[in-house]
Amino acid sequence: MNSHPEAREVALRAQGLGRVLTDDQARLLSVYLGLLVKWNARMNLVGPSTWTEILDTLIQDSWHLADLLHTLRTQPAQTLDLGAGAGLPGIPLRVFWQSGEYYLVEPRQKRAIFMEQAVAHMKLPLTKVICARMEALPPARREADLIVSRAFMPWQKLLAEVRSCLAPQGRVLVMSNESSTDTVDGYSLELVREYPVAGKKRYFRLFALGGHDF
Ligand SMILES: C[S@@+](CC[C@H](N)C(=O)[O-])C[C@H]1O[C@@H](n2cnc3c(N)ncnc32)[C@H](O)[C@@H]1O
Repeated sequence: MNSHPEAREVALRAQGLGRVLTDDQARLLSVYLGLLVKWNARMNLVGPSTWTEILDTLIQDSWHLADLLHTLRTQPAQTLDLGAGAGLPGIPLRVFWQSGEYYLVEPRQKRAIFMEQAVAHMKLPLTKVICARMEALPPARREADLIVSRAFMPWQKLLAEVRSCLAPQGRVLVMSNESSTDTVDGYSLELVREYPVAGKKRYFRLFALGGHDF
């Protein structure tokens, strides 16, 4: 298996997973997958080591998430992706959904450098890397309309800790393997969306600060 996939190989594999990619999407994902496999051989970025495994288990979330975000009536002007690591879900998400400004927040310098390289190679619009802990974000980055986060911290803790990073009508998108309609004080649950990955069910839950129509 070639560690640097061709765009047409990525398109074929995605088609097998039920997703038809445009030429541009296939090309951009092939760039990301090639870089990720190369860097992952030298430093710990993601568990799977081949591009096919990464596509099958990690990238699919991002296109499902893009589909959900496209349906929101109000598109976020500013999104924070907290604990972005190697750029998940954000970097592949930006291939499919490019609304507003998107900030990938990651304190580990090598991971942040990897993301900067990937964003630059892929020329992703309005997508920036911030090498910092979320607690150290400057005031200008603490007015997010949307916070996205994957495998960073338990969702209840995340909701409690990100309040100071949200705009008054801000929302938090939680990704998990469990369905639940529970919420935490100060948030309302706007929607739960189930989607399949590798034969298993996964869930998006969208919480809004306070409670408002969307
Ligand atoms: C388990 S990884 C998940 C990475 C990526 N979201 C994914 O799904 O592959 C969690 C990431 O959160 C980062 N992190 C840890 N503490 C953080 C903090 N206070 N603020 C922002 N990111 C943090 C870690 O460096 C790590 O890269």
